[in-house]
Amino acid sequence: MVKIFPSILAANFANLEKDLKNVENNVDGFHMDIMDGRFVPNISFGFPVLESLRKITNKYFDTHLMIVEPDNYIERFSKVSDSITVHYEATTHLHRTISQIKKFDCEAGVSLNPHTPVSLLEEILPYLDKVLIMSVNPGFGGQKFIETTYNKIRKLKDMNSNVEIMIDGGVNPNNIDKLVKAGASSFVVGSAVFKTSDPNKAIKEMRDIL
Ligand SMILES: O=C(CO)[C@H](O)[C@H](O)COP(=O)(O)O
Ligand SMILES: [Co+2]
Repeated sequence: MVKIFPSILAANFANLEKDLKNVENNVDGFHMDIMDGRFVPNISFGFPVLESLRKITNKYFDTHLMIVEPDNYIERFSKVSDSITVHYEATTHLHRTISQIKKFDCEAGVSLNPHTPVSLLEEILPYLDKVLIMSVNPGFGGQKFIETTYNKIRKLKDMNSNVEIMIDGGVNPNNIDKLVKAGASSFVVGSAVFKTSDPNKAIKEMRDIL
């Protein structure tokens, strides 16, 4: 069963509650893009937004930390998240970081920038719930999907793990089918949901393709 997680980065920040409530019955959860202006060249939002949204929906919160030194913030994010994903490139002691996420009762994921090979995950894979493959350079929504992602998914599949493979960046009705065939099962979708005139129709269209 394919899962769809709209990224609130593409929603209307002047009325997040309305945008989330509008689609919440048709989605598997919401993706939260946390950017610090250091790991990525952009700043998005942080604890006050997550803590406010946690009060208005019980849906799964999939928190994507695009920040340096994520260990300093895991305990606080764990209180408002169901899953926490850190970047391979931002983490020195990845096994320790993943253990911390689990200790605070969250699912744990590692995200890879487009240039980072999946082979680097070999030793950490048994400890992960998900791998988040970035199909754009992290930092901004609305970017063009990077085509080499398909091959990267196949390579991760070949590593014989049951880990959930989630794709983030430029996912839309034109590429979701091919991504599923390559082996991905979860999708972050920002612009192709919230920047359309009918977000629920966009979600249905993607589910109908599969
Ligand atoms: O992590 C991200 C960017 O760093 C976002 O989750 C991603 O870009 C989703 O937005 P879109 O579907 O518009 O590409
Ligand atoms: Co993201």
